[in-house]
Amino acid sequence: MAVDQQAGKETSVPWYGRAADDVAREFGVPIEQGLSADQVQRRLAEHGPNRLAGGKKESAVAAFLRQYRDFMQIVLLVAAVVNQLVTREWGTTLVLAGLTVFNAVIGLRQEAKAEESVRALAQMLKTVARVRRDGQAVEVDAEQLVPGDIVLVEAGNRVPADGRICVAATLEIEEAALTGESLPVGKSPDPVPGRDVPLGDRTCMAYMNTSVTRGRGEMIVTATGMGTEIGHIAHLLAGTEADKTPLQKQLDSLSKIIATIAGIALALVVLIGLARGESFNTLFITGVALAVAAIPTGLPAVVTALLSIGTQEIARRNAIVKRLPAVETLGSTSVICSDKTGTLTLNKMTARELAIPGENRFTVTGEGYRTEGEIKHVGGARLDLDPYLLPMALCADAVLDGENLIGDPTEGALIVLAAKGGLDLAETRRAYPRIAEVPFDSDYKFMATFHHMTSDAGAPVVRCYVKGAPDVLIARAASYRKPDGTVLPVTDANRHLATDANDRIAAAGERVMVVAQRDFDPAAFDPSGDLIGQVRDLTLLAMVGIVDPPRPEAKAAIAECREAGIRVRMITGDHATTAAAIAKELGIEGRAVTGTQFAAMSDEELLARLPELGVIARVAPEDKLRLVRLLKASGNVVSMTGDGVNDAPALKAADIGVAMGITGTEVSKEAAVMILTDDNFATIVKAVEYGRGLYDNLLKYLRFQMSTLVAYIAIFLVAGLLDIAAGTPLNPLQILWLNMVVDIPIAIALGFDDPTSGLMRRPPRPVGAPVLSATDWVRLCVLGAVMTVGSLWAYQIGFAAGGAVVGATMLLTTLSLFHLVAGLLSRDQLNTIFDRDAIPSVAQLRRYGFALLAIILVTLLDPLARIFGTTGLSLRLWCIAIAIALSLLVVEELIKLVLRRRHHRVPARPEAATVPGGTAA
Ligand SMILES: Nc1ncnc2c1ncn2[C@@H]1O[C@H](COP(=O)(O)OP(=O)(O)OP(=O)(O)O)[C@@H](O)[C@H]1O
Repeated sequence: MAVDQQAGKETSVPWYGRAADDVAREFGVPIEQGLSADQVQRRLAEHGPNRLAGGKKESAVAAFLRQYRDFMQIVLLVAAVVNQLVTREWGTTLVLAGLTVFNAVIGLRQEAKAEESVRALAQMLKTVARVRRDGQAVEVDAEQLVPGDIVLVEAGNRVPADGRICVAATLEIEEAALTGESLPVGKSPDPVPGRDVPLGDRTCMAYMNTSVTRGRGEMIVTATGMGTEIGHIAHLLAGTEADKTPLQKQLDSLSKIIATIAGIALALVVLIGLARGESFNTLFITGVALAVAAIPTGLPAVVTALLSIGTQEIARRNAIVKRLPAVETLGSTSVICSDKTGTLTLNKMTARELAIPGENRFTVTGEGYRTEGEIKHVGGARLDLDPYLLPMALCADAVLDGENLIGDPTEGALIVLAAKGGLDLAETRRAYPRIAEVPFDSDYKFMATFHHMTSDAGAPVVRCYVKGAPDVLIARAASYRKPDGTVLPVTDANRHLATDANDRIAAAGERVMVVAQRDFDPAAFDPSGDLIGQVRDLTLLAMVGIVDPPRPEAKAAIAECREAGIRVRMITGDHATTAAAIAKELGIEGRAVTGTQFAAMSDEELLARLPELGVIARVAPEDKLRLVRLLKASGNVVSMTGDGVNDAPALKAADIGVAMGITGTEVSKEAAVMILTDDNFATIVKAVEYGRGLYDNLLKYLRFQMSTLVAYIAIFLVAGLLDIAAGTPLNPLQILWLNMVVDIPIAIALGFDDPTSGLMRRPPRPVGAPVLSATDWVRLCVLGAVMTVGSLWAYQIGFAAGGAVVGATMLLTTLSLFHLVAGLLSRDQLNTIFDRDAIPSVAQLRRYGFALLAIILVTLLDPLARIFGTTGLSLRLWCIAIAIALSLLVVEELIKLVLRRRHHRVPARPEAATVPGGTAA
């Protein structure tokens, strides 16, 4: 207890100046055991969770008042006040003021929803940390770490708290977040002498939120939460402004243009009115109502709302999108570059074949990570396999817990193979502990461990066991070991035996792993020397063929991409032959090249050959980055997957960097904008599909809003000029009723419309294309014109039948019906509304039904009619209003007919084109 309360009190010598054991003692923790559950509980209560405090929370009143900072809200409020002062007529004043409250409540609700989705996503992105507690390595939520915890880190992890390093194997950490230095710093447990040593030079410390880029290590947590170095500067990092999406930016400028046009038109309406001798007050309120209806201030906010709801929907499809703009970009993805292992395949590795130099082939039975199964010699020979299986058991970090694998699946396949051959994994590891190691890195593609052993001749040796990619290890080999124990040199004449065996196994789509060894004189061995450099002059032991079946849903997803004009490429660290075989099985088109061949080509050459490349194997991280840059330069929207530390630059460079939620490193997740919670390729395609649907719905909404807005302005201008309805065809409350009560359900129906069928049979939307094309504008003007002429004509008919009130009611009813028809028509730009797929779902019909009800009620219900200045219409007038509104449908169908003809002549985009010749290695 006394120790616990002392924990974390740094005495005069800083942690980095003291020996690791000393620091451990200070924290009352045995390094080999870790803290006990009791200690953790107590310390958690004392120090609180390991979390950086967020910004201050805004009060509800402040949040509500903030909604009044909007320009339109201020206009409405001023209008309400002016109206009350001038006319003393409460009805309009209350409606105007009520409208601002309504807007504020909607705004608050949207903010709450967006915050909720951010919180939900943050919850899904929780960092887990590996700690040693009560003698066991366990994974815990990083927020549960306490001072004194022993944390295990490896390449790809984010350091979850501040700590004093007590074990380091080629450990390197990138500390740019704290020190600004982007080059990783080598770490070791040795104390750093001196005081006030700058952060960047404290090589025995690791700091929260920095990234492990290489190696493996253990640290004693010295500070958590706001007590960490990053905690001290956390307040400096808070409050970064979220960036606007490309669409939002376009809409911002579109809104400004429209506001200007609407402003000029409004001024004209007022001027014409004044010239006609209208009272200023009537004109003022009409102007305000028209401004509310015609100036699309809400557009960018609607986009934000739709996008943030979109992120939740996509999360339900197993992809977490971290930034809103990405949801929008997703839909225009034209190339997906995907890893193979785990994304296109299941990453359930099972060894199927064992090959030993000297033509001894074995097949392996059994499934998954179950250790039942047999290693059978194809010729029936019985051999002592232990020398070949020992490296598989020892040169691996993975452990089996029953049938569950904890660790890397490739290692899983090898340890299961060793177990099938009769080795007791735990016992073997206890008998030959590791004295040094080279952790696996996809840069050099092997892993090595060093153990005290006895040579075949009986002498004590330090033995290095290596496992890794065949091409790499064959190149580093000097000899091979035959089953009888003889070791023969690898020569230029016999090297092909090894490469032939590799090619044969790889051609079946199997991953090939090689195990090898090298002995050192124990007296001359230096465990802290250049260990990677020691992995040479190896003796080849065995080659293992491992199957990793393709994901069943990947094939269909790839076929879907082909239809959608999205090119899929496999970018893998695996061997070219293995990759090409899997690519063929999955239907990925194009030739396979290796990273080396790729790197040897000039940019021009690559650009010319890109369309025929389908698989890039044995890639280095810099190849990925170059590929992303080239593809982007040729006008593509690139989605690139990655899981390792070194993938971060390519993930950042891609339009949509995609990280793996299960197997991906923290560093890759940080660099990516999308994280797949199921690591599955098909999920990317689902997200793209959702992105397309979302963008399409935004366009539907936008088209609807624009056409109604053109009509509002035109109706007032024309009425003023031609002296129809005394220049004010709709009173302010009618405008607001139409705009808020009738239009909102239609707009919601469009924003949340079911995806248009055939979205994934269209080519991707070109980047940077304006939201509304020239054709769109022409069409909007035509539709606006039809609505204007139709509505004013309806007024005339109504006026002739029963005077001004009937005329105004006819105009309001016809224009409202026009909006309803325009809404339904905005759902598809090309296909006719009579298409069977074009019928809205029941939920959608309910929204249109609500709008229709509003249209009917405002004339039928007496109290409403009194407030809004309407009256009941005869059946004949209703029929006329409906007939006029339907004229919009006729015009739109004609436009679609013309567009359909033109559309069929548009060719597909070049990168989308399929390559003749299919897959070839
Ligand atoms: N744990 C490991 N130890 C040693 N060598 C490994 C290990 N895992 C993979 N390898 C070798 O390194 C090569 C590259 O692995 P890397 O993880 O970079 O890519 P990959 O697993 O093949 O998959 P991806 O398609 O995701 O790039 C593999 O083909 C394999 O030969």
